[in-house]
Amino acid sequence: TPPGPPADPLIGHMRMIPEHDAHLFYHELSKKYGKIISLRVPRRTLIILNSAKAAVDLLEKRSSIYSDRPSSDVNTLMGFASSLVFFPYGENFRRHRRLLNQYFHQKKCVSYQGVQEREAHRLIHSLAASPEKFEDHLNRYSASIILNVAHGHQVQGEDDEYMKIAEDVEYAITHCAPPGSNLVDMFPFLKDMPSWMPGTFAAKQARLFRPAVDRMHDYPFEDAKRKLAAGTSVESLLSSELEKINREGENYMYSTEDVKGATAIVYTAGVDTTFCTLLIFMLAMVLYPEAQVKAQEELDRLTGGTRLPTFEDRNSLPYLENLVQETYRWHSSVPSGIPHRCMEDDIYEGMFIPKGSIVIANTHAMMRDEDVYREPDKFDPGRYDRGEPHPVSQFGFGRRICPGRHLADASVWIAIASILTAYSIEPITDNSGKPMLPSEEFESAITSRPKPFKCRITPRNKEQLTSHDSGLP
Ligand code: HEM
Repeated sequence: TPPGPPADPLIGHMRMIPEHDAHLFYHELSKKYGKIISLRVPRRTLIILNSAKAAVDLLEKRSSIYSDRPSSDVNTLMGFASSLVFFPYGENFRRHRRLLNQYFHQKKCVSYQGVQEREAHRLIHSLAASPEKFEDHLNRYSASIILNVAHGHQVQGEDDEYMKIAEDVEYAITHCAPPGSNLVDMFPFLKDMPSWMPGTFAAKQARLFRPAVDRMHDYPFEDAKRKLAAGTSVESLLSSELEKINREGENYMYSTEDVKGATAIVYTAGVDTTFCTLLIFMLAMVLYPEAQVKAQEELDRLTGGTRLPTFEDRNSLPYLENLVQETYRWHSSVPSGIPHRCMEDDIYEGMFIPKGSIVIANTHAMMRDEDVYREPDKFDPGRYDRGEPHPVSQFGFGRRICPGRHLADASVWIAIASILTAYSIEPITDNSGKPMLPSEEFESAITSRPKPFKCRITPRNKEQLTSHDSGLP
């Protein structure tokens, strides 16, 4: 098996693996033991891939045996039993991938650009009204796009029911134990033990969060049914699937459970990831003003500073493209990916990978690989003009690659292009006018975001972009 640090007897490396920021720990190990390392925990071997080449060689080129997921009783307890993200490789996986691909393949996503441009305008207006609440606005932007295309719901005001449900689920996800590598997943008998038993924490949390996750599955479905009956529904994944169920009944290949699971996972997997990516962008802009100014100059040359950009402008903005790619690379919003599972014994570069191994594509290490990127910790969009490659791992690999990547990338691009056209993002200053730079620190569970920070968001003398009333609610 691949090399790794010395292990404890019986429990292997269990005590070493941190519950948070595991990507940093794996990255450090890779500097000592090599790009491919292995760790042992009871009942499982973990193989960590710290180079893009190894991930492509295994998860893509040998995807027929590397596309399974580790089982997690905790996810089932939490209510994610019909969720593509956690399905083992098999019939359900294939059916749900097909369902999502229908709605999120590259060409289909062009039809969502109108929604994305409209939401980007709305974002620019909200930032003008209350720049200090930029986190809320970016969260709402990310949620609104998904809720529009998947649920047919337009977010209304501060206390929108969908947003409340989502907030609860987001809390659950950022506070639950890591799937597949917590004590309950390693010792499944613990899930049936009383909650005062040591080691049962993950199961206790999962039960606590279950009602929020259930509500996220049920509420949108019932709401869509009501709207369909009242003739007020807007075209979306949910309304189209509901119509097919109504029309074809039992004969239809997807059940109510399937459709509930698919819409809920699109929300769970799609909102927080997009939101975190945009927060990472904001932090990069505060810390790297040079890159920001260069992108703004390019945008101004194209738009004359009199309009917000549209998707038609994308190919004419090479520096901005590099800045978006650098946002993905500099700090990944899913820094250690989602674990795959190897289904057969395998050998790679002379190393044995046993059947059943959990295979982690450590995106963070790939993005900061010193063999590929010079000064990898620096945010520098110019690196791509010097021949360094755009990152490849932000959306995962092979048959498990993120099915929402085209939608996500477009949401990220139009938000960044619009914000840089309308605003300058700068550090706040102290009493003497000295800039107070935020720290380059992140908090990570499955997703990763900068620790809360403040910044100044000022309009770039283009009143018409930020203040005109476009009639948006
Ligand atoms: C910037 C935003 C996003 C990032 C960085 C991201 C990243 C990822 C990553 C790294 C994976 C794991 C891939 C693997 O296992 O190799 C994944 C899976 C997934 N993503 Fe995304 N994602 C984003 C947005 C979205 C959106 C918008 C949707 C829905 C429309 C979505 C739906 C999913 C689903 C359903 C899976 C599970 C796929 C499977 O298990 O087969 N994601 N994503």
